Amino acid sequence: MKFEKITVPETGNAIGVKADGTLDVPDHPVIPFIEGDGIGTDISPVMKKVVDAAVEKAYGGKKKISWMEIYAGEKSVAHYGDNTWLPDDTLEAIKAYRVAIKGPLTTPVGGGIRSLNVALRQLLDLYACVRPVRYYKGTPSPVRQPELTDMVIFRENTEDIYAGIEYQNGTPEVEKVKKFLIEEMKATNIRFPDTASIGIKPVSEEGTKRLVRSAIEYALEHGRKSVTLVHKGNIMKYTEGSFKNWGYELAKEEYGAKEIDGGPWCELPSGVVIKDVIADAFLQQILTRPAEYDVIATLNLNGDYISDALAACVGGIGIAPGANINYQSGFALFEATHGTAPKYAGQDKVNPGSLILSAVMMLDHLGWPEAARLIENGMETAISNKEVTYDFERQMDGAKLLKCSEFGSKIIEYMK
Ligand SMILES: NC(=O)C1=CN([C@@H]2O[C@H](COP(=O)(O)OP(=O)(O)OC[C@H]3O[C@@H](n4cnc5c(N)ncnc54)[C@H](OP(=O)(O)O)[C@@H]3O)[C@@H](O)[C@H]2O)C=CC1
Ligand SMILES: O=C(O)CCC(=O)C(=O)O
Ligand SMILES: [Mg+2]
Repeated sequence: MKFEKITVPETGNAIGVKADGTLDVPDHPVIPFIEGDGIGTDISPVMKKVVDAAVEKAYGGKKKISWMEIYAGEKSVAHYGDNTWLPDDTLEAIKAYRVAIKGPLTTPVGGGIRSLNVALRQLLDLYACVRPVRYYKGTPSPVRQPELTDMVIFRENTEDIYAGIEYQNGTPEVEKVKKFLIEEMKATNIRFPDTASIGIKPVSEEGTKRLVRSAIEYALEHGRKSVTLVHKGNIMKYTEGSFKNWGYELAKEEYGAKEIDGGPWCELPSGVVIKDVIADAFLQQILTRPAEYDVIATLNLNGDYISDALAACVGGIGIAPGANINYQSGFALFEATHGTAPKYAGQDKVNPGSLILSAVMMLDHLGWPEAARLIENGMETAISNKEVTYDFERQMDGAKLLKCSEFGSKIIEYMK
């Protein structure tokens, strides 16, 4: 494969797909990585070092990742010039090598470029954003029983108000949209039509069903008890309300779910319960009754809010991992839940745990669970020993403050 400005490693092979649709992972896969803006420069090298150490320890040199740097964000502009924030090279490399990992990328507020993170998800059609949220022993938490939180969020990743279809107030485009809404559609409830900006919220049956299907498949494969559809369908009836209805429809039509207690909750033949809850109630119940929730299927913006809120319950976004996946093409882009935290950039200070645990998800995805467990165990031991980065240290009595790179080294030291 030829790229304009990517250096392909001399050793290593691309991950393929077998006839049955599962990944065909060579012993020396090439894994493209985007370093990321802001704290990306701190956490990405630590993540690679920890992963390399775990793979070496687990497989004694038989397996090894060949890392290949690809570019997006500020480093891409520096590398490619011409204001190139997301080069074709990057998209082609992820398609060619199938599984990649990225650090966070900056998105300016109120103007400037649209989110590169969202663009990557949309352009590669990575429709499921999978964010597991579980408690690691010893982690400081603001809730009394953080160990009760064990959820996996499936966030729809390509649609919703998050897709970025919006028109700014004062432009001819927004005037055209408002004219259509008011004159043709007879909308009477745009409160301040002269100055309003307008955003559009597409939510489709296909988009909903493929996301809910992946959540149900995950629940079945991992012996989970329930899948909860989280929505605000009482207010946004045809977008979020339809998400709920299509979710139940899919469970019944494709998985033989039967209604329980008069519906709409239903149960699959395997016993997995499909239920729903309105998003605001859910956000208070994750604090008051987290044990009632297991796999979560939700829309894009709800999923964004929910992932940071749930992460806080188990210790903060410093250790909240994630993956963006298309289960048909096999393309997967692993990434931390947090952003670029610019005030800490370049200080070797922040917690690399979120990106490292995203790499753990990646190792599991590759079918290398031995290396994944080594990292998890190493991290749990470091946290239990109270050898942690600033975000945990400030919440723990008697903890030892470590730099980002030192925390990575502790994980390696404690791998077993
Ligand atoms: N997927 C992506 O690439 C994402 C990108 N972004 C982008 O990142 C930029 C900054 O966003 P912002 O809203 O500040 O959110 P961030 O997630 O970057 O940071 C918010 C706060 O979270 C804490 N935090 C974040 N990462 C870590 C870490 N690794 N270790 C410890 N604490 C951490 C810090 O808290 P404290 O100050 O309390 O120490 C930090 O100030 C924006 O441009 C945004 O669009 C945001 C989210 C995801
Ligand atoms: O793209 C961004 O800048 C923010 C994305 C985000 O917050 C997320 O995916 O959780
Ligand atoms: Mg977010």
